[in-house]
Amino acid sequence: MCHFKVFMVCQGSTEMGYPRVLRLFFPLALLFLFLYLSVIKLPDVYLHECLQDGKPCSQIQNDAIEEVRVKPSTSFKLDPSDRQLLENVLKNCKQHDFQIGKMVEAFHLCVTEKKDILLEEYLIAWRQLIKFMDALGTVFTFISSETMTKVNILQGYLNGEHGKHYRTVTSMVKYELENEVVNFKELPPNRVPSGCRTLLRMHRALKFLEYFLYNLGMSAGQDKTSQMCADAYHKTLSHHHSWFIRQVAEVAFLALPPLEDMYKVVCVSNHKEAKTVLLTTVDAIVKVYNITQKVYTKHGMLDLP
Ligand SMILES: CCCCCCCC/C=C\CCCCCCCC(=O)N[C@@H](COP(=O)(O)O)[C@H](O)/C=C/CCCCCCCCCCCCC
Repeated sequence: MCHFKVFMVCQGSTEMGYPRVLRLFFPLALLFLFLYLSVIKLPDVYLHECLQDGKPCSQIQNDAIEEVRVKPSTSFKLDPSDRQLLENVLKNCKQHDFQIGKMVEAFHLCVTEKKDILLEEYLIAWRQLIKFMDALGTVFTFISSETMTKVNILQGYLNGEHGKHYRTVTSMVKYELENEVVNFKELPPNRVPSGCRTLLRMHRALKFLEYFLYNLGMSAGQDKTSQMCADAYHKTLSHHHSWFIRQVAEVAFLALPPLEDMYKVVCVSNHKEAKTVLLTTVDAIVKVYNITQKVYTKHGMLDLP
């Protein structure tokens, strides 16, 4: 008698007339399928996954709010030689997972003519940063998944039933304040953190990034990346982190690759190219940072718990 026929190979049995090789094949195929599914990267599930009439809500909302689409700003101008350099870097970088050009572009496109920030494009830029951290290895997994969590919370709001209020930073702040979603006293237990609180964490990290990229861009080549990163962190994000997180960060810094390897990830081959690319990136980040900072200052939201 052979039990669990699907999973076990019943030696000598010829029930249902299958040749032995086929009876071996199915359980093995199932096993391999299971292993395959457990190792492939499954798509990220957003906290506010939402479907309506079989369509993702974001699609429905995008149809509905087409008429109030906010135009991205086109004010950014680059020196022609620097633009050429940036374009070359972009071209050479196409095979890389992390593409600094895509990140810079997204940071530019997220700034609207009315000096507001488009969340969708802002998140595209952050996803590139996550790719960069993922490329650095497992030491940075903790930091990249923390970042991914924040990105997913905001994407969840964007895809959710009130998604149209989350198009820009200003509209999100207005909506969340009017509807008392923002908690000024404590982080509400068992609730998805507000969009404003979540964006604030990323906004603070952007200041760190600005310092770090500036240090990298201005480095003459002898400085250690771990030192430049630690310096940026101590001046910025560390003030908002607990003792434990600060220790974790210090360990991660030690695992940072040397400057030449960073250059490779950014697709530049020398200091001059690195300086142009990195300072262009800093410029884009500063613009986004300043706009967000202004909105948060206006509403007294720079210390949300
Ligand atoms: C040439 C290109 C270079 C690109 C460099 C990419 C660098 C990556 C950019 C930013 C990464 C920092 C993102 C950190 C997320 C911060 C969110 C945060 O602050 N979360 C904390 C507070 O959240 P709540 O608890 O209040 O919800 C949370 O406690 C922190 C968790 C751990 C984060 C540790 C951060 C360490 C910062 C240093 C990052 C160094 C990464 C360097 C990678 C080059």
